[in-house]
Amino acid sequence: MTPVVFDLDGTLIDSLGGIARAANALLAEQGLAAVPERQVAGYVGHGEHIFIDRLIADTALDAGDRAALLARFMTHYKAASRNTPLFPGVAEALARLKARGVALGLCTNKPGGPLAAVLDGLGWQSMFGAVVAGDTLARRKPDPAPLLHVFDRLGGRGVYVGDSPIDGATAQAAGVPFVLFTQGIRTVPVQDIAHDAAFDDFADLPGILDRLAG
Ligand SMILES: O=C(O)COP(=O)(O)O
Ligand SMILES: [Mg+2]
Repeated sequence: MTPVVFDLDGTLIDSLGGIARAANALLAEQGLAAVPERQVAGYVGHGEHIFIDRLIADTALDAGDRAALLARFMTHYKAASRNTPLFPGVAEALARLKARGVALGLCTNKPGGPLAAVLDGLGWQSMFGAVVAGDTLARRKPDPAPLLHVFDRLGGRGVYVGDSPIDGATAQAAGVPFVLFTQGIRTVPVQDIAHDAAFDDFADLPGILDRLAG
């Protein structure tokens, strides 16, 4: 069975609302107005450093306080991560794949702190055979190193499932097929993201993986 590795934010978990709440809690603390969720979507994907830089660039947050602002944001982010909902059908799809003996992995740019809060909240401490967070290795997506590391730990290359152009570029750099979930934190059109297959309902994923495995 070919291993399957998943992205997390916008792929398995519907986390944009919680991430936006964390950003807006930071802004409120600084006496600043909230930013809309669709704007926050444009900050997500490259990890917490790019996130805070984009938030500072778009608001009156003081760039001179960057380190302290990032630390505060991470505190809000971790708190907001504890009750993150799954997208519909995710639990069933993962259970079906597991029942077939498919090795499952996770490769996300989400930092380890909020990631642990999400996994604990979902009772997913042993759902994946290998997990790499954004700050686990020296390099992060779209560098292929984290994804290749997860496949190595799972014992073989397989398919990457994600929601963003970063995920597509990572799969391409790693030389593995990419399956795009179209209902995630996507800010560019589906046709602008190179993919081998796309789906909008997790019930369809096991069949797609069967077809890709040929
Ligand atoms: O936290 C981020 O910036 C993105 O996380 P993801 O890689 O799970 O989509
Ligand atoms: Mg994602």
